[in-house]
Amino acid sequence: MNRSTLTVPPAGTPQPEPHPEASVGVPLGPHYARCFGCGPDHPTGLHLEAVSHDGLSVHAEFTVGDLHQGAPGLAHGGVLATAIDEALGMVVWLLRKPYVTGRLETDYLRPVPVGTTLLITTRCTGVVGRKAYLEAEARLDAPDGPVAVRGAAVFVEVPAAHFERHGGGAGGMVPGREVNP
Ligand SMILES: CCCCCCCCCCCCCCCC(=O)SCCNC(=O)CCNC(=O)[C@H](O)C(C)(C)COP(=O)(O)OP(=O)(O)OC[C@H]1O[C@@H](n2cnc3c(N)ncnc32)[C@H](O)[C@@H]1OP(=O)(O)O
Repeated sequence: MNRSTLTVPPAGTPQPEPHPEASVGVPLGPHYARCFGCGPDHPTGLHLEAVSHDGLSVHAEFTVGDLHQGAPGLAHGGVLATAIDEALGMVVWLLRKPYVTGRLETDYLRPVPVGTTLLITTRCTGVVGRKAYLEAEARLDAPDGPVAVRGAAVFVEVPAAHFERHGGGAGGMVPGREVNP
């Protein structure tokens, strides 16, 4: 992957510790029912489902459907980036602090046909101040299937007020926009 230095933790950054209340070994569920990435109530969303086994990484699945095409029969690259972004967001959600994507890098290694189930693994590689460094890998149809997409990102911690100020709702403060723990 052509990694920029921006998504690599500085040398000497210690391994992050999982949050003691991180959900481990159970389905993570959606953070928001209408989220395009994970929300079950989104009519055309990706409906990502995920689990974490260690509180610092996530295994997510996304099946590419007709609504996700770019070229005929193939997933749109932006949709794949969205799936990666969502699975990265699930990792920082485990850290129990609000984060947003600051920078997202993607490398597309193989076409992804409609009907493929992508197995996406994401992990946190370091936390420095407000920045969480993350990486991702998406494989075709099996945990040892060919790698189709790699990703790397910096997420930036924000105050909860970020969502209220810019989106008009956070943490159940607006009816119909309840956020799951
Ligand atoms: C409790 C209630 C919660 C309720 C709700 C929960 C919802 C849980 C959401 C989950 C969602 C999941 C889905 C996927 C995740 C999205 O898709 S999030 C949506 C997409 N992202 C956005 O909308 C972010 C838009 N950008 C921004 O708001 C602002 O630019 C940012 C990212 C917050 C940064 O602004 P800022 O707070 O002014 O911070 P700033 O001082 O500029 O930067 C802080 C540090 O980050 C670094 N940084 C900033 N931007 C970048 C960048 N692009 N590249 C590299 N480094 C950067 C800076 O260099 C700086 O580093 P240091 O100087 O500390 O070393």
